[in-house]
Amino acid sequence: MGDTCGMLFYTPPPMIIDGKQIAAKVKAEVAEGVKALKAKGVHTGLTVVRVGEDPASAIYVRGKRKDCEEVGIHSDEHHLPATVTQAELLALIAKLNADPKVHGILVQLPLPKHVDERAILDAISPAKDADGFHPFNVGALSIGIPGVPRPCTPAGVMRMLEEAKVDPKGKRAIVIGRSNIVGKPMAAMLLEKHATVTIAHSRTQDLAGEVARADIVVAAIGKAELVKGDWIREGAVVIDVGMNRLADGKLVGDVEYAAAARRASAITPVPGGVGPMTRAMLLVNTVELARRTLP
Ligand SMILES: NC(=O)C1=CN([C@@H]2O[C@H](COP(=O)(O)OP(=O)(O)OC[C@H]3O[C@@H](n4cnc5c(N)ncnc54)[C@H](OP(=O)(O)O)[C@@H]3O)[C@@H](O)[C@H]2O)C=CC1
Ligand SMILES: Nc1nc(=O)c2c([nH]1)NC[C@@H]1CN(c3ccc(C(=O)N[C@@H](CCC(=O)O)C(=O)O)cc3)C=[N+]21
Ligand SMILES: [Mg+2]
Repeated sequence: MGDTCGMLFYTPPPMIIDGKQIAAKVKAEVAEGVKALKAKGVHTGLTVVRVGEDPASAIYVRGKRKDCEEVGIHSDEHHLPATVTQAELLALIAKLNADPKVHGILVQLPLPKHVDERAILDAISPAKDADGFHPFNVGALSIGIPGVPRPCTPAGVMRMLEEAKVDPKGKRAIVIGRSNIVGKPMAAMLLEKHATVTIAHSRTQDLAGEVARADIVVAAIGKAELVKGDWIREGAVVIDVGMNRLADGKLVGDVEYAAAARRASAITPVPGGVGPMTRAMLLVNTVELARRTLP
């Protein structure tokens, strides 16, 4: 609470941006698209490649299978042992690239250390790149070629901002994290919507000061509650991409949620925030890739 003696500095509670609810809306749109394609003889298909036994990946893959069923996308999973060679993986991708029933391919990350992740992602046909990680699609985003595929997590965040009626235009946005799958494409998408974008990372000096200037804060770090509530500017919009499993099994974000919620005008929860949107945007990409195969 900003003030305990009187209502002078009372801050209203923030809007909770409900990722599950927005994801349900997105999925309903996808289901329509899948149906329309089916009427034209195209049965939208997504293939997931998973290597080894990463427990987080197993949960994500299970969720994706359920999502696909819900919207009528045919989903396939190739689960390979952690000992698979790079050549075997490349051969599988070549087979999927050539299979007309496969519209989207997703190779679950991280891959085992003996596999060159970049070589695998580069081998996925840009026309079947459900994650939007191929250099061709990364370049398309960077130079402003519209359309999909775009990386699912930042695309999901943009949809959440839109649904929450937050226009980034002219606003100061900070993206904390510069990974190829979240931070960098997130910054590119905010820039495309005319935000003034700062990208922070592990070498940033005075992260607290940088965050305090921002109207929109996107945290994609992977460190539980690293972003303190009292760094947040009064009225800022807070998007928490982080997913950190605590020792007691609890899932928390990169932002100190309760304290940040006292200052923010809108905030995303973890779980139930960005995670469900990532999964929904994967479906959007897949159906759009299928649509592109129409003559
Ligand atoms: N909700 C969802 O759908 C998804 C959630 N995630 C979650 O998002 C988080 C980030 O994922 P990802 O981008 O893959 O992670 P990476 O580990 O690839 O990147 C983390 C980034 O955070 C930066 N960083 C690390 N420590 C600090 C610090 N102390 N101060 C400032 N910056 C710091 C790193 O900087 P540097 O580059 O200098 O090392 C790096 O750029 C994770 O919690 C992950 O689980 C990821 C994907 C989807
Ligand atoms: N090629 C590739 N693409 C990815 O997009 C990708 C990946 N590899 N590797 C792993 C990360 C992680 N990730 C998640 C997305 C959503 C949830 C999700 O739906 N989370 C739920 C809760 C899950 C729970 O409760 O455990 C939520 O936040 O509400 C989880 C994890 C995608 N990733
Ligand atoms: Mg979430």
